[in-house]
Amino acid sequence: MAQEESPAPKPPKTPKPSETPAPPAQELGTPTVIVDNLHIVYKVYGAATDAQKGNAANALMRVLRRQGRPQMKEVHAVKGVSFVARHGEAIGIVGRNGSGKSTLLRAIAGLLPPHKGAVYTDGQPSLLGVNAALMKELTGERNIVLGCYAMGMSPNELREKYDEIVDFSGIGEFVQFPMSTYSSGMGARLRFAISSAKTHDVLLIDEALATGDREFKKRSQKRIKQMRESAGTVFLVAHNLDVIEETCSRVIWLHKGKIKMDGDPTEVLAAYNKA
Ligand SMILES: Nc1ncnc2c1ncn2[C@@H]1O[C@H](COP(=O)(O)OP(=O)(O)OP(=O)(O)O)[C@@H](O)[C@H]1O
Repeated sequence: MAQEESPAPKPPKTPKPSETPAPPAQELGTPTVIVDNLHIVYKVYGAATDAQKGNAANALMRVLRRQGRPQMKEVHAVKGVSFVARHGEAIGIVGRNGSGKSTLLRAIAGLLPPHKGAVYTDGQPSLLGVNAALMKELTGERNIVLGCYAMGMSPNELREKYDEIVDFSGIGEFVQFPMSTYSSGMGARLRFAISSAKTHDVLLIDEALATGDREFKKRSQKRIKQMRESAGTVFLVAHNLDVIEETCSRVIWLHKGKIKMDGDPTEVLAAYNKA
């Protein structure tokens, strides 16, 4: 009896690239910052050769010859950087001195106009840097008031947050003294305490944690984590790679104004340390 031939099993259907299911939307937060082929160029006036340098005789000669200022030099600090940052990410930015880290943060904050390309942000990013503009002649107390109002808090919110800011900064009775009497670490701690008292959609931190002591670093890392959990995005520039590794969920490595690597902190920092 002829056996009925059973049909050959069909190979499993491999989805075409276009049919590959997209990752579930909830895995990725919504984009907060889109940096698209960003170029930042500084124009430095008076970047003259030694022979042209600004002594009185050269200046006088230029006036007599009706010449303008010495030549302008361009510094191309950020060269075609592109990435997308999302809600819930804490992104560390690492790179050697002069690689463009601070320039990139300032551009995301809207403080530097792109030479080419664009930065799109959801809401107003807040830049917290060690040089953030508080007034040195005023007391810590006055600066807290100033900083909170500048971030758009109401008098009620300020009253609610005031003690917490003083406690968090750990400056104690120095809050009554002008900021000009603070050490750089105390100033940085107060700035961090003020800036992080408000929930930001996008918070940009430039080195602020590098100057704090161990205990303050721990508290600030905890606060950054809370900010991420409240669905914000945090960018952190710090030379201390331990702080970056412990705090960030993603690391961007900048080299000479370009992205050399972007991804998991352990992998990027391992490659960066080897370079
Ligand atoms: N205001 C400025 N005017 C002209 N050039 C600038 C200015 N600020 C930065 N630069 C130049 O742009 C480049 C990038 O500087 P940037 O400060 O962004 O680097 P960085 O990675 O933050 O450095 P660091 O780690 O030393 O803080 C450098 O070549 C620097 O000299």
